[in-house]
Amino acid sequence: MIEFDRVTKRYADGSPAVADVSFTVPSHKTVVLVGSSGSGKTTLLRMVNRMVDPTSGRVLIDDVDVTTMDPVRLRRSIGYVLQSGGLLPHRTVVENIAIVPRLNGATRPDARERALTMLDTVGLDRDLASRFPAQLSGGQQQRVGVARALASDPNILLMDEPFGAVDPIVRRSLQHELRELQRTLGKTILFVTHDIDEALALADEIIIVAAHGAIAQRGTPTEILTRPANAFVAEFVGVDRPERRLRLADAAGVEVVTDASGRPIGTLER
Ligand SMILES: Nc1ncnc2c1ncn2[C@@H]1O[C@H](COP(=O)(O)OP(=O)(O)OP(=O)(O)O)[C@@H](O)[C@H]1O
Repeated sequence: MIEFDRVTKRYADGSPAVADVSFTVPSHKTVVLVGSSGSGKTTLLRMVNRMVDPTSGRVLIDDVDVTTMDPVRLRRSIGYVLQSGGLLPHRTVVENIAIVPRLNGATRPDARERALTMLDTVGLDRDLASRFPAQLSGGQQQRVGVARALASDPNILLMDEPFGAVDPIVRRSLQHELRELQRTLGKTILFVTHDIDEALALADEIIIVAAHGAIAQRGTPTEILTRPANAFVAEFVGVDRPERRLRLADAAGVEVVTDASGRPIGTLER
């Protein structure tokens, strides 16, 4: 379990990026922080692997305060996926993935074998192993980023807008694959996005973050969608958007689901 205990972060310029924030991420669950730009999501995420230390308050992993842990070892023990992929441009795909196992002491052949296995895990062809990142599509680069984060078999995965830079169709398939992967891996995932639909698609629990990390609501996707706690959440979730207000229509004996403007979305299975 990851626990944020009354954390505040003030950067040098003064006003707090996050102020007195507390929440937990249960083990083996996916918790998605969703909120508008500048609300402090990335700051919160980076407190877990000590890329940012809180000005006050504590972050605990399984009851141990992370500030008592060596930051380098901590970072190697936690998977981290960024929007930009963060791949080293002059290293091949397999080298990029093998980096953390190597740093953790695996031999070169073992690290390479592990990296190839991770390519399988994230659904990439092993033929891509000797390519450089620039020779991959955006979606493939993000898969390599996920493979690298998983390569040392961390318990915790931090994901900061990992699918933000790919087109909507690839994005949906990456979300689907992450869900499938999580079903078998059961990692503790803290995921940051500003896209509420991504949060609804991925989360066991969603935390809606307002200014300075203030938690506007925490709940399952169904709870957030059906019982928004206040006007801020309702607006953020877009409960009044046409695609949220589905209706049933009859089309020659088939039940068709439409949005509020009558546009067909799919058919109803009973
Ligand atoms: N290194 C830094 N130095 C000074 N201020 C910072 C630093 N990093 C973040 N901030 C400020 O802290 C606030 C929260 O930023 P943060 O990146 O955590 O938000 P976010 O919710 O992740 O935003 P986004 O969705 O745009 O990434 C912002 O006002 C930002 O300008």
